[in-house]
Amino acid sequence: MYSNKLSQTSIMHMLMLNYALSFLCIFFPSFFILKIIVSWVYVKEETTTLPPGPPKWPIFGNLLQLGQLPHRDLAKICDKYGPLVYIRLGRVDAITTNDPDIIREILRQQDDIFASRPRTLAAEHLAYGCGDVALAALGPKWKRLRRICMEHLLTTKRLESFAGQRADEAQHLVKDVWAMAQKGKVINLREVLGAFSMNNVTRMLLGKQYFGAESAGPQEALEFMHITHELFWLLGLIYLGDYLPIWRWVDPYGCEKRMREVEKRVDDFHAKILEQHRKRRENGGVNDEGDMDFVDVLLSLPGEDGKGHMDDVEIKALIQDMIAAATDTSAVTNEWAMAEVIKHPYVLKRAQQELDSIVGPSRMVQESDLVHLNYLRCIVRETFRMHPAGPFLIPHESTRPTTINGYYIPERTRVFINTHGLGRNTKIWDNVEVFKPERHLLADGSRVEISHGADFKILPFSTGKRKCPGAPLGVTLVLLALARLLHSFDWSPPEGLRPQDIDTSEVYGMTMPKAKPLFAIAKPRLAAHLYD
Ligand code: HEM
Repeated sequence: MYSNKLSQTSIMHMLMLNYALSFLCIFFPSFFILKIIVSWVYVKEETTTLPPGPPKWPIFGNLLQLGQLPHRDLAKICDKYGPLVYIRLGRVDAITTNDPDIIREILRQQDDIFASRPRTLAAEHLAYGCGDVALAALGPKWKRLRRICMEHLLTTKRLESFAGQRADEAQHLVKDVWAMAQKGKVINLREVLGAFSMNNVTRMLLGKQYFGAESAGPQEALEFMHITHELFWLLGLIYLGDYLPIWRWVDPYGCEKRMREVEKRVDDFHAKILEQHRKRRENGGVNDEGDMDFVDVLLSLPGEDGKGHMDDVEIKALIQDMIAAATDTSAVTNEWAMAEVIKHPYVLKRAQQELDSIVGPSRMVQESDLVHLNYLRCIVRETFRMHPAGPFLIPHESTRPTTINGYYIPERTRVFINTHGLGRNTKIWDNVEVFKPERHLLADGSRVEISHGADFKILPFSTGKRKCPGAPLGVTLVLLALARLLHSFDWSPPEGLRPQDIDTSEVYGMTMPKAKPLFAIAKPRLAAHLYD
């Protein structure tokens, strides 16, 4: 019986041990697996939570929520879901913001991750397969071309060497306006400011003036203007084929066909420019640095990997970039500034008082005066706040996954930094719709800087790796044209229009011009001989 009891007890023990062992064998691995799954899910959830954003449609995502003025649509979305918003454009992940702290995080703290560019169809066709500076993805090629820009084209020394040409063009500008004013004509400011920017840029880049007395020939000038306008339009387009590949099969508006046509015409134009420059060099027309325009400089540089010369495609892409980046940006900014000044007569008076006290009535404004014209500098800063040349900078793209404010941002996310929305963000600016240059004056009277400050409240030239390398030239072109026009003339709207009636609505594009060209009446205010 005892042995029976013993064997019963030992059987029970054995069973218990068995249970315990099975429990341990099953529970512990399951526990660990469960733990791993839970922590994986938890971590994944924590790091894959996208920033908040509006509801999305299947396939289209948020594309249908963008209208004619996408910068305004996205600013509204930021007000509702911001400061950092995730949107989906067809198959493309995108974020947008109009908040200074988020912008600082993207362009400063995480510049390494966000300094690339998306490969759009327009960039592929119109920027030599993204083989330029402005639209190229981050990488050794972009780095090399950007270095060429900084070390050979846009150096302080080289820009100074073109100061005489800029003064010439500023004089052409006032002379043209003066001649029209003498005939009682209304001035088309878009036209004269466009010619001023274009001439400055083409003289510096190509050694040619396309508008005015020494014009390179009406046919070539017309061709040049036509191509550049087409190019800007196509580059600014939000082309659905970039977001919905199926759209490319249909291409109902023939956009890609137009891109290919413009690509060919642009290339022919640049090929001709290169040929003319090569001939001039062969004929001994370039003797010293003073004779060299940008094309000459590029033709004289060694190529990659020990090659004697830079590739033609690289030269064409760089020249194309400079034309696109430099002309429209400064012309559009000047037209906006003039529109706001004429719309606010007290601003015109105050700017003229400053010009009269610093320059006086017996000479024209020179570049050396520009640093002393603090109120004028405030006008330009205020213009950039309300009407930044590019409403989204040039879109950036992330090169690897990251997080911002704890939100997950996938690799290859497109980034729309809404500078238009930043300048009208009511959390950082008062009376956002009022043009008020005084807001930028500094309490201690020191010089007002036009590019961004440490507070990231305006960002006309961006910051970080992709910041505009032409900012000093851009600022000079804008200040010089404005200073000359405000010093030399009194301005008023065309007859029948009150200053407050001047229309300040915009159209969207790579740059953001006034919807309608600005017309105004100019009355000379200096002695006649100064205009000649
Ligand atoms: C008022 C005049 C100008 C304004 C407002 C302006 C503004 C800008 C802006 C906002 C960007 C994009 C930055 C980004 O994506 O983060 C840019 C890029 C660029 N700008 Fe300007 N710009 C002006 C004049 C110029 C001039 C005169 C040149 C050269 C002659 C120039 C050359 C470039 C180039 C090459 C880039 C591309 C940089 C890169 O992607 O690495 N810009 N500019």
